[in-house]
Amino acid sequence: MEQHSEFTALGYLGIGSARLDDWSSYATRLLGMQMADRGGTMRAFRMDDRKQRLVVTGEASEGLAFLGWEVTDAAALERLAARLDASGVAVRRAPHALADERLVADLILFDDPAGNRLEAFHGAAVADEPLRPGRPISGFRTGPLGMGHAVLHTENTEALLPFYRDLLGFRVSDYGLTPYPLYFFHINGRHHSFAMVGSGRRGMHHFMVEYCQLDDVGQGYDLAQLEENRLAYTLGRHTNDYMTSFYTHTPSGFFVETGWGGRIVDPATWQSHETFDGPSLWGHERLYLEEAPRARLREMRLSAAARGIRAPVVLPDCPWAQEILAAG
Ligand SMILES: Cc1ccc(O)c(O)c1CC[C@@H]1C(=O)CC[C@]2(C)C(=O)CC[C@@H]12
Ligand SMILES: [Fe+2]
Repeated sequence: MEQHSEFTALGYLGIGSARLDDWSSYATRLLGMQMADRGGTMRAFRMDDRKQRLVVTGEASEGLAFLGWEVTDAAALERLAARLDASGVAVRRAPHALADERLVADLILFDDPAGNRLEAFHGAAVADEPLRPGRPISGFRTGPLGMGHAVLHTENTEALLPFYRDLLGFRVSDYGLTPYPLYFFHINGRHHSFAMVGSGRRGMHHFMVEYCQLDDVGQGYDLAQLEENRLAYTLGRHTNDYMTSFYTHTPSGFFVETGWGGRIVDPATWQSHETFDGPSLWGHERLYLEEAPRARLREMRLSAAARGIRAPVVLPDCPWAQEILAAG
C-alpha cells in the first residue's frame, strides 16, 4: 500500500534549556547561526531566509521541547489533523499567540507515543534582512531539504514504528542493528529528516545541520577542538547518507552533528533496506567511550575500509577511478 504523508520537511526545532548564554555562544560562534532579536527569555536562531529555525525556550527542563514538521498549506494541516484525530491521537489547535511565537501562519500540537512533543505547521515567516552568520560560513543547506535531521533516543523502537511510518507516513530509508537498533526516515530528498536510536533512553540524541561547503565543517572542527570536552565524536563519514560530519556536546547534554555532502534520495523510487556495514565508513570515533563498544565499531570501520565500501562520489577529473574501483 502506498504510504501517505503530508510532511515536506523538518521546519524548526525547540530546545528546553535555561542555559541561554551558553546556547547563544554555541549556536552562533561554533554552529554559525544568527541570533534573532526576540523579547522575553527565549532565544531564537536563524539559519537561512526564515525568521527562526532553532528555538531555546529558557525553561528549566534540559532537552527536546518540540519538533516542528512542515506541511504545504492550511488544507494539508486540516487533513493531517483529521487523520490524527481519526486514529485516536490527541490533537490540539494552537492558540494564535503560539503561532505568533513560532512565527508561522498556523500549527497543531500532538505527542508521539513516547511523549515527545510534535508540532505541524505551515506558513513560516521569512525575514526582511539577509542572514548574518555567527561565524564566516557559506550557509546552511536547507530549502526543500528542511533544517536538517533530528535523532531521538527510544526505549522501544518497534513500538514507535507504526506511529511514524504508518500514521505520519515517514518513509523508512534504512535501518540497522549496530550498535543499537537504528531507524532512518525521509520525507523529502534528504536521506533522513528523522531517526530513532534504540538505546533504551529517552529524549534527544542529536540534531544535524548541514553546510554548503566542506570547509565550514573543517573550520568548525578546529574551533570545537579549542574548547575542553566540546568534541564528542571525531570527524567521519556515515555509511548510509554519506554525510561527512563531527558531533559536539551542546549545553543541554545531547549532541549536534555538523556535516556536509549528504546524499539526496528519490522518494519515488527509494527502497527501504537493512544496512550491515556499521554507522560510519571512517571516523566518528566516540571519545571517552568504554573500550569494548569502541573496539567493535573500529572493527566495522576497518572492515568497510578493507572491502572498499565508500560513497560513490568521484571527482570529475579522475575518469580512471571507476576502472580502478571496478578492478577491485
Ligand atoms: C548511523 C548514522 C548515519 C547518519 C547519521 O546522520 C547518524 O546520525 C547516524 C547515527 C549516529 C549514531 C547514533 O545515533 C548512535 C550512536 C552511534 C551509532 C555511534 O556509536 C556512532 C554513530 C552513532
Ligand atoms: Fe545524524
